[in-house]
Amino acid sequence: MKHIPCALTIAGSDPSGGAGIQADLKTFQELQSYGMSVITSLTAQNTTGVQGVYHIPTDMIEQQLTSIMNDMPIHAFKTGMIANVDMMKVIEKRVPEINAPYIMDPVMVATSGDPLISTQAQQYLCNHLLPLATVVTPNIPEAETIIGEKINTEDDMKEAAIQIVKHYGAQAALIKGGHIKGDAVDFLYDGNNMFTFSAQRIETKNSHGTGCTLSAAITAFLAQGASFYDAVKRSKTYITLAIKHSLPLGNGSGPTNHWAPRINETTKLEEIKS
Ligand SMILES: Nc1ncnc2c1ncn2[C@@H]1O[C@H](COP(=O)(O)OP(=O)(O)OP(=O)(O)O)[C@@H](O)[C@H]1O
Ligand SMILES: Cc1ncc(CO)c(N)n1
Repeated sequence: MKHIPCALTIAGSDPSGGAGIQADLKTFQELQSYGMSVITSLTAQNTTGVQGVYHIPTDMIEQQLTSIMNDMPIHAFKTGMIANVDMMKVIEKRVPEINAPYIMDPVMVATSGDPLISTQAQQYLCNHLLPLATVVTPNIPEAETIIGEKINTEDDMKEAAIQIVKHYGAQAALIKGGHIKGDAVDFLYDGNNMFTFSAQRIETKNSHGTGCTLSAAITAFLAQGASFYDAVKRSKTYITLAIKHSLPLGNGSGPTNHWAPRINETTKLEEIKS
């Protein structure tokens, strides 16, 4: 039997299916990596916001990880919502043992503006988990929290990517431009080179779970052995098509469409117009 790429997500659950664990597993499935999940928190949320949160006890998070690690291959893994310091300590201990590319989506606030992790957890994430990441994928507000400076321009985004690699020790940083005016431009710095991934901005209110989906796609491609550059380039095309054909569901910010990249699988990033 040929190599079966196996991808793991350690994240929170979004019962409305647009973000968190559900977005990650849909992405893994679409991109043909075998998907596994460790659930850190159950949220009650939908397209309009977060109505409630229940944190899984830390020993149960560790048990979920142990069950997978004792039995299943893990070729790449990502983390999303890790709500508190105790949960982070469990993950910090296990990252070296998993010994696979680690994609960190430093989730702090939901698309709706609701906070998803505590302030102490933000600090712990920056000081303890960031140095373990193969690639970290902050949006602009998250990058501002990490470096403690405002980001207003594309040059500021590039500088933030460099700072995160040089000062915080992540191997690579992808700063996402979803929260800035103009085209949707993301910058990847891998310690040597700065790469630019640009797509036309799509006018839509349906952007629930875009960050989760992008980092899950990178995880799926890295599990298959893709290079950093290829993984990010293909993931950017995936998310751009998923946003362009996003689903008008719910009363708030609707979910992205995971079928669209399949239907448009030969589309080039430059060809996607709003
Ligand atoms: N309106 C848009 N049109 C095209 N691409 C977009 C748009 N909004 C976001 N993107 C792209 O989607 C990806 C995710 O970026 P974004 O900054 O939205 O992440 P995020 O804020 O972490 O997402 P989330 O809403 O899940 O928290 C990036 O590649 C970004 O450039
Ligand atoms: C569970 C969860 N993780 C991440 C996000 C960020 O979009 C969210 N809204 N919910």
